[in-house]
Amino acid sequence: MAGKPAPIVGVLALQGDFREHIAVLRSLGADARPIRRPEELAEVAGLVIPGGESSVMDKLSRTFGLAQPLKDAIRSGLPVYGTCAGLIMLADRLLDGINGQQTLGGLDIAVRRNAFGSQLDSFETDLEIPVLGDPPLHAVFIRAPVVEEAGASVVPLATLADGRVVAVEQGNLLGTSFHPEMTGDTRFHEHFLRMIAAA
Ligand SMILES: NC(=O)CC[C@H](N)C(=O)O
Repeated sequence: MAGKPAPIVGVLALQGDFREHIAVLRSLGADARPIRRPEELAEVAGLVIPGGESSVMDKLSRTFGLAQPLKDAIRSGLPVYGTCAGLIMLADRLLDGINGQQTLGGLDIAVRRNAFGSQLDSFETDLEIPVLGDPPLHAVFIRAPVVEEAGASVVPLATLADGRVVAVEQGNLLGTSFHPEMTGDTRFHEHFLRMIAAA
């Protein structure tokens, strides 16, 4: 007898490392698909917004008529997971964006782009993430943002040793400054699939 069909999980595929997310989600049994058009977005039970360059993703999403459908989907409760540039796209408030850069919003946070400056473009560290349990998660940061302010309904999931917040959850939305699709540790994607199953 056939079991429950795998959930269709979209990965925004305008730009960035969407292929890596698709591979991780498929390895976990999800029916992962690249999303470039509003008709494709309408079919998904959840969406990943990958890392890349948020200013380019912003421009392309508006050019391809995806920005408004994405905003509508976020507001109607679609589970969405943003990594790095994807976290920036989900932030209500953006610090250090390029001129005219917009976000989709949804997370009640202020996020600072390229928060580690040119001295420290990328680094790796282990993070204690209570919601994922042991062991600590090895996290890769690449020109990464940090969450500088968060509203009362935002749950911080991970902080750096200096206290800066680098992973958050708020209702249907999940965001990480770093790139779990690059390390082979699938716990964040599994957590997101559980959010989809519970939605
Ligand atoms: N790895 C990343 O996604 C980098 C994000 C990029 N610095 C931006 O502003 O969008």
